[in-house]
Amino acid sequence: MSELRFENVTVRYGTGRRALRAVDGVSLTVPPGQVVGLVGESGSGKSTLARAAVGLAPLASGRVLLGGQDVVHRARGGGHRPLQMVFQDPYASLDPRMRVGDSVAEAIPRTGPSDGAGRRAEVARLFDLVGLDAGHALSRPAELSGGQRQRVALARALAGRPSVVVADEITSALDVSVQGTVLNLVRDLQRRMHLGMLFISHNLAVVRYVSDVVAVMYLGRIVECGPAHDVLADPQHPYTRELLAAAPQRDGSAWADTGQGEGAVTEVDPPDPHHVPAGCRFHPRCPVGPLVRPDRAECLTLDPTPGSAGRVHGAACHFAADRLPPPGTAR
Ligand SMILES: Nc1ncnc2c1ncn2[C@@H]1O[C@H](COP(=O)(O)OP(=O)(O)OP(=O)(O)O)[C@@H](O)[C@H]1O
Repeated sequence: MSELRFENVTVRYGTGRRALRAVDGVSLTVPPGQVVGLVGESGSGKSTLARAAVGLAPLASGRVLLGGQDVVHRARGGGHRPLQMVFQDPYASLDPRMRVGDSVAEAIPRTGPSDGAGRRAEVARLFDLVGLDAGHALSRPAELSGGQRQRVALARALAGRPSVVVADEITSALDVSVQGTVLNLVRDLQRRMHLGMLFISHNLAVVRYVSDVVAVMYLGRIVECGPAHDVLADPQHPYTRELLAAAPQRDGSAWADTGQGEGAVTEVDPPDPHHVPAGCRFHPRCPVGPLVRPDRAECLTLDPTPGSAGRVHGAACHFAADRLPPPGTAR
């Protein structure tokens, strides 16, 4: 059982005037066997943080630790791979020319079964685990549905016998009708195998369904973090409140990501990571900040420190403790 920990992680892209910090000093912990849901609108840096975890985005500073060991310096031998990533588009992560059974077999570590029969049995076990008919092993990715391909991608990830899985928008590219089934499968596997998971989604209903801890990201920062129930039922950061107000309410299609239901805050004036505002980076959009409360001048100059990186509920807002009134009522 390993804990995944981001310590003050910064990722920069570009140079000179085009330089931006996609992730800006993020600390976040994924406790063993728990799901940390990461939400935030497009461009907030969620994918970059995920990629940083598996070494696909270069760290400008900070560290990513798995079980206390720096992931960058972990031996990349043929042993089991304790940190695995599953992407939004399973097509992109599967070789189109390979039979999917071979793709999964390829991901079995060298410390696993080495003879043909043993490896075939392991592939069959993994297919069974993700609810795929063994007959599909001979198919190419193009012959499968999107949901089946995502199951193959999951089987590949599980072949490494991970203790932590980073899942980046793994249901959002799927047909609405299969999103719920794949999500249920992932949650079921996570519980049965006691996997730690960093689960990224812009869909709050999905995050609500799977997460033990919720972290909210805005312009490269975690602005609120804590136990899922606390963050979602009693949000402290005005941005979280706006996200929640904009999210579709729970109904029969609670998981369905139809691309609708993104509300005002996510449409108006999207933040530009090339020009991060001084002070609190949310202040130009804050419904309870200096725009409407001129007395709250510290928001213009003081960068609020993140309140929490894990299980304690906290928010990076100078007035979080003030029990801010809901958006729209503060005037
Ligand atoms: N390879 C790259 N080079 C330059 N800028 C990048 C690169 N990847 C991401 N960015 C920028 O970094 C910021 C964060 O992007 P990122 O994809 O991490 O956000 P996100 O929250 O995952 O959004 P989405 O949900 O749209 O993927 C964005 O402004 C994006 O344009």
